[in-house]
Amino acid sequence: MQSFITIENLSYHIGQQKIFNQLTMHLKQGKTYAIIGPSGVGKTTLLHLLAGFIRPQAGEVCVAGELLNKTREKTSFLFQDLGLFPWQTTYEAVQMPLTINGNFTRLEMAKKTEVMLKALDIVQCKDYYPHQLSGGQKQRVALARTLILQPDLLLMDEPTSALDAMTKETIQHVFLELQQRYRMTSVFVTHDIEEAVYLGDIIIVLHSMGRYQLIHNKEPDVILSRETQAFYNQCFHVREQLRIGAKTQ
Ligand SMILES: Nc1ncnc2c1ncn2[C@@H]1O[C@H](COP(=O)(O)OP(=O)(O)OP(=O)(O)O)[C@@H](O)[C@H]1O
Repeated sequence: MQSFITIENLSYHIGQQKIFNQLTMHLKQGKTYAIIGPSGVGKTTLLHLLAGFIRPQAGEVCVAGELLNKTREKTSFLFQDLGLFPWQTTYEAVQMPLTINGNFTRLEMAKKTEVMLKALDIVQCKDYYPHQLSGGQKQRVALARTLILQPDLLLMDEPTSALDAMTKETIQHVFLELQQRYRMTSVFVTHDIEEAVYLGDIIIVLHSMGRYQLIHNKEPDVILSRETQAFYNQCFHVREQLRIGAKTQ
């Protein structure tokens, strides 16, 4: 399978602090990548480089065969704080990317918005403002808004970190369903090893200076049941790799 994202010899520093030094990484189309690693190692920075929010000082990032030198329309980013505006209803928030895009008729916008509201199961709160929504509902609204332009690349920074355990599991399940439906390439940052194993096809264990390992999850149906021994074994394996990486820093 051809790489959808190619990072070649990328170096990035902030002032004197080197975050990445000649990082090379290839990510495949349609897969979900979970980035996990110690605090401050550069997980969010990597996500921002993939989004085109920041540019490396050396090396390059190519997405879908094109050199990335600015943000792309087909890349969507789900921010940690979700970025919902207090003055927008759910309906307005979900529709906003279509309005900004400007290439859709009123009827097309209405249809697409309805489809996303249904897909995320938030039709019943379409007239609510953010302060009237639960944490899980807010996450669904933000996801619907992120996906309405059908991105080929979805980037998410700690998408479930603010949620309670039950809501987190529900949102993780919603994400898996959306991934099945839209087949986009997804890259997300998490601190939660179980989440990385549950959602990721491939886990990027990031160590300092951009050293990393790729851990391929086994067959999805083996991993998908969290109660299986295979799932626990995989979590244990990821935890070990994090420990080994920390020791060799
Ligand atoms: N705007 C900035 N100015 C100065 N240093 C920064 C800035 N943004 C990030 N850094 C530094 O870059 C390094 C990587 O930051 P980044 O947020 O990517 O780490 P992270 O792995 O996502 O951390 P965490 O898990 O704590 O969120 C950190 O040491 C951080 O202090």
